Amino acid sequence: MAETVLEIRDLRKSFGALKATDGVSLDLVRGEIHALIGPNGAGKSTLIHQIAGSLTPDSGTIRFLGRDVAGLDMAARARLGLARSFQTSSLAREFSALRNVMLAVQARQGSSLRFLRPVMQDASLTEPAMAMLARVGLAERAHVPAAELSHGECRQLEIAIALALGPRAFLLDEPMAGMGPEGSRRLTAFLDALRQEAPILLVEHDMDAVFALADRISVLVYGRVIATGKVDEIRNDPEVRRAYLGESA
Ligand SMILES: Nc1ncnc2c1ncn2[C@@H]1O[C@H](COP(=O)(O)OP(=O)(O)OP(=O)(O)O)[C@@H](O)[C@H]1O
Repeated sequence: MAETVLEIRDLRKSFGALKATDGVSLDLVRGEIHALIGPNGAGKSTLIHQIAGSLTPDSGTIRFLGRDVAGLDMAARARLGLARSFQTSSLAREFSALRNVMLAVQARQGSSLRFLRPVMQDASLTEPAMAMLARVGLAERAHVPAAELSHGECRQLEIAIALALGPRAFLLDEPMAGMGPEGSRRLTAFLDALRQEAPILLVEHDMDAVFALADRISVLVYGRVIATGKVDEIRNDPEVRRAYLGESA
């Protein structure tokens, strides 16, 4: 039995009369990509926000690495290794790509007497940061300010930052959005390998990417998981086809 990294049980969140999360239970196990799909407004982002800690559930539990994270804010969950990626706003736009990753390396290493040395010459920061940039294919862009990177390069940089934080699980909300065909192909190959480092809960509208990558898929409709299964099970599930894939039963 695979080790459960993230365990969500009977999670509920309403906005007024709207039940955005209506009793969601799901697991993320070691080594997997678990895709979360569903129509617009189904509650996918709301769920990711609650797991990451930027939104408080009304009820239910979220356990990460065996620990109930209810009392932990977003930063504390990130320190535990819950990496939420693809928030472009998290980049320091005036800093180089390298400096952005170095900040993450530094955050992971914790405070030290490092302030005695010029940061950009500190090999204990630059070397791991360069290694992360190389992994995501940005080594040649290391000294370019984040503000001058393309949309796709910003996404790569966000992954490098997430990697530098030593993630134990990734929450990825629509990583393929705006990537273009070549960028999507590259990112798909990258995520395919990334699952070995830490499992991925993947919210994605690009069904080619989902079907190519997912070990399991959960389908969310009106805040409820209507099905969880392997790719073929989900593709052939009549309720899923009716509710989401837009087919008459
Ligand atoms: N802060 C909020 N206040 C009120 N309603 C909200 C809030 N956040 C989300 N909602 C509503 O909750 C529902 C779920 O929204 P959510 O963004 O989670 O859906 P989604 O599945 O991520 O959609 P999409 O695929 O379009 O990104 C929607 O009806 C949305 O309008």
